[in-house]
Amino acid sequence: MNEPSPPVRLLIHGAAGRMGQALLRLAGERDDVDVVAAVTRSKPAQRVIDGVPHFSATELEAVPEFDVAIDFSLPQGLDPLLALCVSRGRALVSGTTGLEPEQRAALDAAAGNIPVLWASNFSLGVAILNELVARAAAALPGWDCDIVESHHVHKKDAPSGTALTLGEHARTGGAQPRYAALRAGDIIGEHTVQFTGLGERVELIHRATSRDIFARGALHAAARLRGRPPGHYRVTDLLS
Ligand SMILES: NC(=O)C1=CN([C@@H]2O[C@H](COP(=O)(O)OP(=O)(O)OC[C@H]3O[C@@H](n4cnc5c(N)ncnc54)[C@H](OP(=O)(O)O)[C@@H]3O)[C@@H](O)[C@H]2O)C=CC1
Ligand SMILES: O=C(O)C1=N[C@H](C(=O)O)C[C@H](O)C1
Repeated sequence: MNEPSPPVRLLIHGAAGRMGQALLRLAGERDDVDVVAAVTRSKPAQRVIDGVPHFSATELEAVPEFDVAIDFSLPQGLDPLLALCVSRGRALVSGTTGLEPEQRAALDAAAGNIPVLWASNFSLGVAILNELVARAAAALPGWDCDIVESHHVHKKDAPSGTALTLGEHARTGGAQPRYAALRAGDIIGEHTVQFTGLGERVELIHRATSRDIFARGALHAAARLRGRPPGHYRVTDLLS
């Protein structure tokens, strides 16, 4: 009989944030992952919180061995983490949005050496929505395409990463998408892709009602990325 695999050792980056907290809570409920380092921007109040070792971003080089880093921070946080993953030869899962083109290029370059999964949205529903949008765009030539997204007031980037990815899929079908963003209250994340013709309209909508869908998707991906060859991975590559 095969020995069960040891848990995948995770580094959670952006651990004090909304997504970081969801990741820590949900990782604690799984036995296929083990959080060996939680990294926060500022000095953590305690070295160990709920059994998880905490480090500040300035102590990044000192974190223990890990298999996969999961990053939900802000664009300025990604560069040092990517450098750490490359220097240690470890995989990176990142959901941080609002990245500069140079940062996307750095992720592409790193994928030559380590497994990299960057996704603007880790929910299954949005993975499917991307495909539906490409199909609708191709089937509705000449129709207007508008992508409207709503998020909580704390969100820094606009349009959202998901809206931009939906736009890329619309363009593969020949559409020329326009974007509109709303920031209000505590909305987790809503995306509407509206195709408008003469006398009719098609709307494709995704509504997230819990951040747990993103955190579960990222943990699922991280648990399956250990030991894979270097390269760029998509959420759909790791679905099982
Ligand atoms: N791909 C997806 O499915 C999803 C992506 N996101 C994206 O994830 C990111 C985080 O979202 P959210 O959790 O809501 O944001 P938060 O602002 O709640 O959390 C971000 C965390 O990152 C920390 N941080 C900021 N800068 C650095 C740095 N230089 N080094 C280390 N840590 C840093 C912040 O620290 P401090 O607390 O000190 O400010 C904060 O705790 C955003 O880009 C968001 O768009 C969000 C949800 C889903
Ligand atoms: O910041 C958020 O909250 C979210 N960000 C991602 C994005 O920019 O698309 C994903 C999700 O919509 C929540």
